[in-house]
Amino acid sequence: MNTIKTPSKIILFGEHAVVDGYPAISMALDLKTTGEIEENFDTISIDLVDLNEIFEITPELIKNLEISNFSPALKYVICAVKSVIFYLSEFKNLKEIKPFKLKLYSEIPLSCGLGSSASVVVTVIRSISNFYGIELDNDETINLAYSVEKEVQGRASVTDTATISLGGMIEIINGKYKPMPKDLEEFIKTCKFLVVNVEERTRKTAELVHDVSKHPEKEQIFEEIGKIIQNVRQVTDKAELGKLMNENHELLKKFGISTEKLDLVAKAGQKYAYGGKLTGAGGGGSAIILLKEDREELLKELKKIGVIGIYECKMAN
Ligand SMILES: Nc1ncnc2c1ncn2[C@@H]1O[C@H](COP(=O)(O)OP(=O)(O)OP(=O)(O)O)[C@@H](O)[C@H]1O
Ligand SMILES: C[C@@](O)(CCO)CC(=O)[O-]
Ligand SMILES: [Mg+2]
Repeated sequence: MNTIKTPSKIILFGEHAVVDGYPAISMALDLKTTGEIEENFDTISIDLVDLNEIFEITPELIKNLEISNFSPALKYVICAVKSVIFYLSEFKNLKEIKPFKLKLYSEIPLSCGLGSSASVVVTVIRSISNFYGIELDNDETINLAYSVEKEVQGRASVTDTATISLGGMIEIINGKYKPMPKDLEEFIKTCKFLVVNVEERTRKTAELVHDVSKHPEKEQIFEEIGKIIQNVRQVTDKAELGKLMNENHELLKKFGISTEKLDLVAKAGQKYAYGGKLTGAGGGGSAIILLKEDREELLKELKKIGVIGIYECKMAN
């Protein structure tokens, strides 16, 4: 049996705006999805442990699957399985689609802004290519995973799939992923972030991205978010970085994708730490807080607000 582990991600700045070509800054997070793959007798079998679902199909039928027929929860994984098998057959000389059993499970809370969809998609792609003994480079993996996110969501940026595939910290500029400038990376490494799983999200990333794309002031707000990221590139001081996080949060609020509880957590970050903002698609889900040394008051406040979980943010490589 082969085991593949893939991280999750946080977006430090620029979610949503990045879908329209504006910049973003993101970091891989050390909460992982696991894929365990082994030969199977006659079918391709996918065990989605967290969804309590098992999907089975014969290898001959996999390339003709119609993704729109599946329930929203299954779409990412089914689309990833179909896409990687198609890619390996068409472009990597895979001759025989041998049956396999793939078990998937994750430490990442689902639909909470931490890239569970991208992490599960990258895990599927890496597990299956590895099973067939075909190595995909990072660009191939990212492009495949990105095409799956786009197909399932309608609109998406490469941020989540690139961050999760490459690890570390990256910048997205004009839709292209780049390593973070060294100075900025060194500075951000000195920052300690708290990831707060604030509340369950009732809407999927796909719907939130769609709503934002229809907002009448979209262009102005995205321009402002773009300016914040330009400022982030000059920053060397945590208080200043925290202020920019707060400003990014205020701009995201204008889209109506924050919630009462996300605002309370961001405010707690402003009051008891250097700053805070929602992260990922919003509509509930997670926030990040830039910590000060003393966390006692902040943790008390988060307890009072009542959040689902708190993770000390460790960057994944
Ligand atoms: N462990 C998992 N097993 C199977 N499918 C999963 C798993 N984790 C995530 N998914 C799929 O991804 C969907 C959630 O993706 P969605 O993009 O809405 O949220 P997210 O990726 O967690 O947040 P964001 O996109 O804001 O970072 C789930 O509904 C499910 O289809
Ligand atoms: C909201 C969004 O910007 C980030 C979701 O993690 C969507 C995307 O970039 O695909
Ligand atoms: Mg997602």
